[in-house]
Order: sequence, then C-alpha cells, then structure tokens
Amino acid sequence: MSSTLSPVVPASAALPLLVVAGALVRGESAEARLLLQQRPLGKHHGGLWEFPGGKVEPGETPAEALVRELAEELGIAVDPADCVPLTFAVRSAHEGLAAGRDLVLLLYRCAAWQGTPVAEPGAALQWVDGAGLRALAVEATMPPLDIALCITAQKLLEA
Ligand SMILES: Nc1nc2c([nH]c(=O)n2[C@@H]2O[C@H](COP(=O)(O)OP(=O)(O)OP(=O)(O)O)[C@@H](O)[C@H]2O)c(=O)[nH]1
Repeated sequence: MSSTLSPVVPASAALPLLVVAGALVRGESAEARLLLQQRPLGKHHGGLWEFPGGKVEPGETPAEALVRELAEELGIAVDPADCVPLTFAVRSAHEGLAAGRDLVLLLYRCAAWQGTPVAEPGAALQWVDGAGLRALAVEATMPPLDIALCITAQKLLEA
C-alpha cells in the first residue's frame, strides 16, 4: 500500500502573491519626508495612497523586482544594495484578495537613488511628514496593508 498523500490544493494555487514596495525617505529629523504614490483610478485600490512598487515577476528576486518597479513607476535608478528590508504585511486570501491567494507585501527602505521621482500618467506623488502619514492612515486613504505598515514607516520619519 502506498503511503504517498496527494495534496488537497495544488502547490501553485497556494503560493502567495509577492509584492515589493519602497519606503523612500528624503531629508532628516523634522525635515524628513516619505514618498507615497496615489494609485490610478480604475485600478484595484484606485485613488488610495501607497508605497511605490509592484508584483515580483517569475525569476526575479524581491530586490530586483523593487529596482525594476521603481524605475518603471518613478523613473529613478536604485542600487539593490541600497534596498534594506524594513517590514512586511500579509493579507489573507479570505479577505477578498484577487485570485484567492494570500498577498505578502515586503516593504524595503530605500536609502539612496538617482534621479527625481516622477509620477506615471494617472498617478500622483506626495512627500509626507509623520503627521501627513498618520492622517492618511486615520482617514483610511491607504490600502489596509499599508495602514499596518505605517507604524514602522513612521519610525523612519522620527529617526
Ligand atoms: N505597489 C503596491 N501595491 C500594494 C501596496 N499595498 C497593497 O495592498 N498593494 C496591492 O498589491 C497588489 C499589486 O500591486 P501592483 O498593482 O502595484 O502591482 P504591479 O505594478 O505589478 O501591477 P500591474 O503591472 O498589473 O499594474 C495590488 O492589489 C495593490 O493594491 C503598496 O503599498 N504598494
């Protein structure tokens, strides 16, 4: 008799969707500001403010994906060595996620970049201080996962 068990769910269906995002901070102390991007209307979470980034594509490391997304979305060049893991958040498939998969959002601190961030058509950018970040979280004008990340992101503005 075989002791091999068949998985109830195919392994590929259970894999979480990996999303990477960057916390770009400019200035120091009271002058410190964090970059947020407003998602274009018509997209999932359209109109909400989030950290720039996107999905990790097959074959990419998370840092490679972040470097690519920041180049595509903001037109800036980031060295992977300047992307430091900061925190993460998870949204369960049971909370209404696309395609019934968990979403894992990896937030990196980006300490340096080349170029000036420019918003893509339909998107917008703003540099927020600690009070601005709190206000967006309290007003729920960020995706739920980002509100969870804000507690850690806030510390970047207080360091
Ligand atoms: N980039 C980004 N996505 C986030 C954040 N928070 C959050 O819930 N998400 C969700 O993560 C999912 C994937 O992000 P995305 O749509 O930016 O990925 P992408 O650029 O590769 O997508 P696309 O090329 O298909 O438009 C979306 O459902 C988005 O709403 C965040 O802070 N940054």
